[in-house]
Amino acid sequence: MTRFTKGHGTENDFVLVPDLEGTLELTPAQVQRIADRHAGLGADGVIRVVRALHSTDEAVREQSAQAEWFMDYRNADGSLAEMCGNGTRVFADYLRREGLATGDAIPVATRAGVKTVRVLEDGYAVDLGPWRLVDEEGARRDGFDVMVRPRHGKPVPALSVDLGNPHVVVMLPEGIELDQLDLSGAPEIHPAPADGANVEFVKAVGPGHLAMRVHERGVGETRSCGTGAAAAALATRFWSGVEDESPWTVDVPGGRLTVTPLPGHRVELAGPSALVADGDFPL
Ligand SMILES: N[C@@H](CCC[C@H](N)C(=O)O)C(=O)O
Repeated sequence: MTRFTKGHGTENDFVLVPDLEGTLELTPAQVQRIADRHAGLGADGVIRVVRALHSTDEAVREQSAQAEWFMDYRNADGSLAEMCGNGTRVFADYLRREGLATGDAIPVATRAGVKTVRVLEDGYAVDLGPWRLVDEEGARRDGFDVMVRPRHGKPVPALSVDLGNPHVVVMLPEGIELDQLDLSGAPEIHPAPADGANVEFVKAVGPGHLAMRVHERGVGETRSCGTGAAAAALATRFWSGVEDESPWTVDVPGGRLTVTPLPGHRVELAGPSALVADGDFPL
């Protein structure tokens, strides 16, 4: 039997599997079984909690001087992901509850480098680090760099944003509402990114305030995506032409996130975390 904890951040839900000394081989098939909502525990992602020092990935081991713990993140389909914004908050929450981390700034090793999670009164804020427009020149010239076609929808222009993991952001045109989208299948992206992408569909609610639905790479539609919320806010800020450090509120089906651009082309994500259950599962 393998110990697990179930948690979520704005209803982006995860199964955390403690493997502190790095002895567990978590296969894609095992991840799929854990994440299965009918035959398993059910989750958007599976997070192995392991000392960075014990990771098999050299780039992660190199982070161990700065971060004791590695968030080994897998999508529900078993694929590896570089980063998970909501996951970092839940991961830090778990480390604190288990007494594995103390203090109010917790560095977390990820496949996209060390991310530091700050403890807030009502949740956590994580410095997601540097971000970039994938095709800055094209974006500054045309406002977008790819086309996205949702299932049963028309192609719409979109902007690719790299937050350590890949995102494509679509601002829905007048007359198309978020609840009209069919996200039961992956939207088509042209040209297709080599490693796929998470796709965020956005609607402006007011100044500095967005609503978003997301189709996650390796999962399907989820009720929230933290790096996706950051990509949505950064793309909308880019389109607005006012690239200041004002915070953005992003409403997702599972709750509300705050995204704050930081100096030095960095960005912070803040929101809640909940640990909801503990148990044992046969792997
Ligand atoms: N939900 C996460 C992102 C998880 C990884 C993503 N599906 C990918 O493959 O890049 C978040 O909160 O950022």
